[in-house]
Amino acid sequence: MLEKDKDVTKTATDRSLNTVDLVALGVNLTMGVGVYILVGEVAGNQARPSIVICFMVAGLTSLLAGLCYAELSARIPHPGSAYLYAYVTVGEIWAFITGWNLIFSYVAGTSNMVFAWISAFDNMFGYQISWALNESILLHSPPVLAKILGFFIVGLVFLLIGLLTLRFRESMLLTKVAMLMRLLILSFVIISGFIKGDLHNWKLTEVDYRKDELNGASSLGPLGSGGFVPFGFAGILHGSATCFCAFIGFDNIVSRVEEAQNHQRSIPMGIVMSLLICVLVYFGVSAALTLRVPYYQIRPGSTLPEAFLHIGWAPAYYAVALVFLCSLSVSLLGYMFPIGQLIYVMAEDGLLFPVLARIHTGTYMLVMATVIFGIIAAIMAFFLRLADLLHLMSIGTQIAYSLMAFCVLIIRYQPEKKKRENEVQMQEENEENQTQVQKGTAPAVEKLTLQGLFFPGSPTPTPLSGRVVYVCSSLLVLLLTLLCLVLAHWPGLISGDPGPITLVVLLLVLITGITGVIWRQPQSSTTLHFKVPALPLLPLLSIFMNVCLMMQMSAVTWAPVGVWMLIGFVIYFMYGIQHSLVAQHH
Ligand SMILES: NC(=[NH2+])NCCC[C@H](N)C(=O)O
Repeated sequence: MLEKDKDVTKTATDRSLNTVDLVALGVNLTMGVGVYILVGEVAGNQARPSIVICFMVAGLTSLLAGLCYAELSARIPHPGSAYLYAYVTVGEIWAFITGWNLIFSYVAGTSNMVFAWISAFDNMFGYQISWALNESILLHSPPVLAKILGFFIVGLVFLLIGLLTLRFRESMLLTKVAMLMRLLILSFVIISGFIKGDLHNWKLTEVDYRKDELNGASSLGPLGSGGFVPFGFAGILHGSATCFCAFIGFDNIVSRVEEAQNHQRSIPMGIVMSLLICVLVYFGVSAALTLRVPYYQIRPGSTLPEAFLHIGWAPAYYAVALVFLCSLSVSLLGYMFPIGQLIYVMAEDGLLFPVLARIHTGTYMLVMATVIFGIIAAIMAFFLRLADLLHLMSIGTQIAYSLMAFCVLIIRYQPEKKKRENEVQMQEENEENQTQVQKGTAPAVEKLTLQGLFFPGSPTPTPLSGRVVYVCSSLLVLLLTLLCLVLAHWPGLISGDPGPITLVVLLLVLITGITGVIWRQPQSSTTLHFKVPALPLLPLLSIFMNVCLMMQMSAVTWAPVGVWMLIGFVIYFMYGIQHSLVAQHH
């Protein structure tokens, strides 16, 4: 990372990406396979027609995080994305946690692709592949072998694509063509859905259900309470948590900051525009699907293409399925590169084993890394349900998003000088200050008073006001997490139990008070083209929404994350902490 600081300034000719290119890059990675597999899962199993609200909630959560990324990329214009921002703002261990979680998110993403690829391919050939594997090749072996063989074949394909993509960066032309193809096919899905759709499908009742049952519709899902929100608020919350992963991907934009023309303006524009495009398209696609097919008939899997079979448009089915399979490959292009880059940067910084840094240059390492991550992805796809896989992909990113919102709070309230220096110097300076304070030789040490919390003397940030914000923000993260926990897991709250309600009120009072303290502190006045508005509220709202969505996930989802984090901490404390740049500097 330090080395990268040296070649800060790129020449104007290196900066070739304009806002449209950035939007294309963002949309390409964001609008991946998610929309094809998610819609079926959420509309068929969780929120039903209210999936449209879920996409709004998930989109808003991502937009808030996007704004935080935009400000951080304006302040720290280097390609390391969230990992680097955490490194510079809150220090090495948090950077490690961010990077490690993001790697996990990408691996889980690859798992989802394995899953999607198998089901789409199989579905397209009328389940003949799994049938042939089961009936002819593996006639006398247990069915699980067919599944294993399927994963093996897909694994090989992935390996090939992975090798190619780690070598070559995506071309801008290919990216734009892929984006247009996707938008075209999804617009087709939306328009046909609205033409063939029936508003009645958003108001289904018991009578419709019974009628469909009598008409011989096979395997109907549960009706719930019928109508637009058949599974209530809980369904919407759960659905939003699942839909969240459809919006992951704008970090692709910030990681290209060094290639962007006028990055202070184009990066925020790129992030906001690509997210808005995705919100619109996802809203349209989910509305179209739920208007066209009664929700209890929607089956997860290749839902979007299958919806065309439902209305007898076979050619459209093949067209959509084909574009889906192609977009899988292009999405993989977008996955493999960031994984490689992240591992490379972390290894360069001494947080991961140096041999991993050769991932960019050595073919052997490249093969090894792809094989290892491919195997982890395939194992996860094999053992977990689709909904859990989708959640797994989200958790790693939500942890990173929450941290980024925290970083915006911290960095905005720090004294000018410190921000320009890198992490190592920041830490050294802190230590120096501490020894000075201990020895009693510090210049004029500011005193913390109760009045000073609400009426700080200086109009610009001071080390003390910076520290106050640091402590208050950390407290707020804790309190917000507690609040989300109580809201998500205490059923007594709905029945009006005084215990939990008192707790919630108490938490809200504390949160408001501490937010007030942060709000009163002086902010840095650095001129940037883009800053997150309404500080400290927006970053706090971002943390709250991310944590709320994380709380929707089950123990099955948290368990693999826990294992992954445990492995991460072992690596960090046994290796990284002694070999990192900070350690070498001392
Ligand atoms: N870092 C990641 N996990 N990226 C996965 C992006 C998934 C993408 N939003 C999709 O809907 O397919």
